[in-house]
Amino acid sequence: MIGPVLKVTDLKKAYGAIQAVGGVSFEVMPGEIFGVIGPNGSGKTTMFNSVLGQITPDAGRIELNGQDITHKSPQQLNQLGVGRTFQTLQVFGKMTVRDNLLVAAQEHQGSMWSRLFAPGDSGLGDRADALIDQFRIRHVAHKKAGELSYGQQKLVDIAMAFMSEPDLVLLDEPCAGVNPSLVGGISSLLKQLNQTRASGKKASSFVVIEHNMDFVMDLCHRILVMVEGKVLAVGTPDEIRANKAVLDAYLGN
Ligand SMILES: Nc1ncnc2c1ncn2[C@@H]1O[C@H](COP(=O)(O)OP(=O)(O)OP(=O)(O)O)[C@@H](O)[C@H]1O
Repeated sequence: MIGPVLKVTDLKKAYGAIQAVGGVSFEVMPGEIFGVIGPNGSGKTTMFNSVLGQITPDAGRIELNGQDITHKSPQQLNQLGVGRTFQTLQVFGKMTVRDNLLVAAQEHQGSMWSRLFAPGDSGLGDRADALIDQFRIRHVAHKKAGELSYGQQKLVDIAMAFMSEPDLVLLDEPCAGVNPSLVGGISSLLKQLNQTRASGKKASSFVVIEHNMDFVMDLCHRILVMVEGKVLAVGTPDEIRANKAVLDAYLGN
């Protein structure tokens, strides 16, 4: 039987008297798009940052493909095949779009020095070009990222997370601040990337935090609902829509 890509068991993190995450457990299966929703302050980001090695949880265990990654650094996780996007844009405004993609792969590939002295761009150029085409940003590939619209920069930002061909990608509010007319495009892109990565044939799994409910319901295979640091429900979009506790605590607000 195939095990989960990501397994989080009884994760806890407090900030003083605030129990931001109070014993959260869930599993993400290979190829799954797993949504995380919940009201502001329900602990989504704290859970996310714990999984990504950005904060140290007080208790609990995090496994990637069966391997304990609870105390790994973000760099180690990147090398193990975990990618991420942030709520706020992480593009380098003065570099071209293509160079942003090349830089994004560096963490995964080793030190800056080894890359500087590696022949050519070590195959990363092909990967960058494939993503540029897939994300339909060819016409701006040689522009400085800072000159693009916010929506285009968001696309570059998401593409950067895929440069290292990750098995698992955590996306923190991919639609935040994006013009509603672009939201459908981001959803289609993520579905495409989930099915077949640009140069590989392996499906990748995503965990997506997002407040845009239509986007989450359309994109995700399963959704976890967090309220006050705990799991209120996990289920398919239809199950979540029909869950009375979720409606009362969240969707009904
Ligand atoms: N660095 C911190 N120091 C103190 N309290 C924090 C810190 N980070 C988060 N918290 C608190 O922990 C709780 C959970 O916050 P968290 O940001 O994880 O929620 P969230 O669900 O991601 O919220 P949002 O949807 O607004 O991003 C909140 O009460 C928040 O105020």
